[in-house]
Parts: sequence; C-alpha cells; structure tokens
Amino acid sequence: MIDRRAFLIVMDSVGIGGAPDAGGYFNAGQPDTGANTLAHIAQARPLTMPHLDALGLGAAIRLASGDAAPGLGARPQGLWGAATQISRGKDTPSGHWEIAGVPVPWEWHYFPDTRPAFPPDLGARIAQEAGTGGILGDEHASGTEIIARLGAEHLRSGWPICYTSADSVLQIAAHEEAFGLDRLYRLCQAVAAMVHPMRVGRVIARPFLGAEGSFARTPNRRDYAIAPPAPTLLDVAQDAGRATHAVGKIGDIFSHRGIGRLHKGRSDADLAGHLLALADQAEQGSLTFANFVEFDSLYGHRRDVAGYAAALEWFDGVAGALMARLRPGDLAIFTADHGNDPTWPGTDHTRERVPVLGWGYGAREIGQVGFADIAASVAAHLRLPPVGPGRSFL
Ligand SMILES: O=P(O)(O)O[C@H]1O[C@H](CO)[C@@H](O)[C@H]1O
Ligand SMILES: [Mn+2]
Ligand SMILES: [Mn+2]
Repeated sequence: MIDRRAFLIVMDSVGIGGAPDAGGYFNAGQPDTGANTLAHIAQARPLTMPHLDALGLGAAIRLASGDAAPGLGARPQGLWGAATQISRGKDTPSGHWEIAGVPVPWEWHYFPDTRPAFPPDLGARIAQEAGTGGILGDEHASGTEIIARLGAEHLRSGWPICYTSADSVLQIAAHEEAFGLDRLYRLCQAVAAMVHPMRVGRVIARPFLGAEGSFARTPNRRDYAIAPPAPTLLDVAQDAGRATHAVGKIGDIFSHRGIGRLHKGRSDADLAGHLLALADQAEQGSLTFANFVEFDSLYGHRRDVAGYAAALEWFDGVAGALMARLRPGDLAIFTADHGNDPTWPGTDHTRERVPVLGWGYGAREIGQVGFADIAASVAAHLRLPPVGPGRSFL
C-alpha cells in the first residue's frame, strides 16, 4: 500500500465571506451579501488561533473577502487558499458532496415560510405513520425554540413536532421517553421515503428530554439524507481498496456510501479524540473524513458569538495536536461546508466562501479554488483515479 494518508476535516459552518452569489441567498428576508462568519466573530472579539493561522487562515480570509479579522493574519507556512461553491444550496450535504467531488445537479425542494409549511396531505401522512391525530409545528423554526414552545403540548397530545428551516429539510422533534427514540427513528425513515422523491435533502430526528421549562435536545440526532447522485471521493477510495474513516456525521451526510468505519461521539470533544487516534492509527493509503458540527449547531444557528469564538480557539488546539501527530506522506486539509455568521440576521446558514488550509505540502498559496478541487487534490495525493469535475491544486 502506498506510503500516504489523507485527513479531510470540515469545520462545519466556518465560512470566510466573499461568496460572489451571496445576494441570491437569504436570512430572515435579508440577502447574505457581506456575511462573513470568521471575520465578524474576530471583529467582535480578536481570535487566538495560532495553529490554523500559521497555515494561512488569516491570509485566506483576506483573499476571500478582504475583511479584517483581528488576531489572525500571520505569514502563511502551509498550503492556503479560499474555495467558492457552485451547488445551489448553502446546506451541509451540498457543501460536503461538492467537497467530495459531486456538485449538486438539481434544485433542492424548500418548504415555504408559511403556516402550514408542509402540504396538507404530507402532514396527514406523517400523522398516519406516527399513529397520531395530527402533527404539531408545521412551520419554519429554530429547533431549540420550538421544543421550548411546543414541548408541553407534545407531551399532552403525543403528536410529533414537525418543522423546517431555510435548508431543504424536514425535522421531527419528539420526547425520547414519552414518544420513544426507536419510534422517532422509524417515523423519520418512513417520512424520508415520502420526501426524498420531492428532492427534500434530509429528514432529521431531533429527540429531546426533560419537562416543561427545561426541555433539552439529546445527542441522539439522526439524519436521513438523500444519497449523493454520483460516486464521491469516499466511494472512489473504497472501490480502490482503501480504508475510509468517517468521523462525526460524515456517514449520515453521505447516506453511508463509501464509508468503511464510523467514529461517532456525543460531542466534538469526543470526535477530536477519534481524529487524534486516527492520526496515530489510520492505515497507509487511507482517507479520514471528519466533520466538527458544534460550530454550526451549538453556536452559529444560535447566533452565539462568544460561544463560537471559544469553540474556534478550542478547535485550533485540536488542529495543533493533529499536526503534531502527522507523518511524512500525510496530507491534512481543513475546510468548511458553508457559513453560519452568528452576527447575521435570522438563524440560518450564510452563503460564503470557505478556507482551504493544508498541511504536508509546505508553504504554498493556491489562491481561489472550487470546492470540488479539494476532492481532486485528495484523490491525486492518494494516487486514486480522478474524482469529479475539479482540478488538483497540489
Ligand atoms: O434549529 P435547528 O433544529 O438546530 O436546525 C438547524 O439544523 C438543521 C440542519 O443543519 C437546519 O435545518 C438548521 O436550521
Ligand atoms: Mn454544515
Ligand atoms: Mn446547520
């Protein structure tokens, strides 16, 4: 087996602004023009991220958007650039699939921001599947807000709480004990079969626990995603006989295609432990693909600037520990799937460029690249057949 390994690490929602098509994407009715997750956090509170900044994080922000990012901007010593997305969707599957070499070839179906948000027959079919007299919610909502508002009614009626967002998604929240976790999973799987043909990207099970006034989501979220429409980097690696490791929700995002081993956890801290263990143990020729979701789920959607800043600084330490464990012949790429600017209106993702920071190829500016160039580069590094429409920047 060849003397090379690749680690592809997605910092979920860590955008760096500058997307040329941001005006076509919205948050609370406002265009995403000017959104810049990292720069706006750094402007609120200067960031200390010595390891990723040494690769070229600050330089990448300047390249992508020209925005100031206090605390960042060291002279780059790694491979660095900014990537622009072409898929028409600022969601997690669109970003990850394109990074893995498969831009989304279709328009996703989005539910309208009306009440009800779902077509009446769909609401009725969900209730029938659940064995309940109806559904609650049926609207655009933030997941933590809607369980606080409707959780008690859910416990009284037993009806599942169904909601959506600016993503192509149908989410079902239910109490883990009162409704039942397996029952929620079965319901989501059945609903996924109803809505995937409509090009709704995902059905997400959102279990929660607690009582009125203290409802809290549990780590047992599960995503039922449409399968990618063409072979991704993961499929190509696996077909070539390579070990593939999925850390975090990568398995769900790729509908479990091309995944050799799953490494899941209750938190990003758990995932960091998996990633560092893989730096020590992953096989020669292997691909490790990791997603760190808490930037997005705990801080971006919650518009929590201080929390997001602290998570970035924590993750920088993880990146440093990873790089200290890498070996000659390894490539590590740190990137992101979309933005989620916590200073922006609304609670949804923001259309942005993303950083591309690489360890293993010395100091090198790659400039402006496409998301799919990441897949082409990882494939070239691992000596795999070409993947997708991108070009290697190595
Ligand atoms: O508010 P919550 O439930 O966290 O929802 C967020 O998570 C979903 C998937 O990323 C999106 O729909 C987004 O709005
Ligand atoms: Mn995401
Ligand atoms: Mn999100």
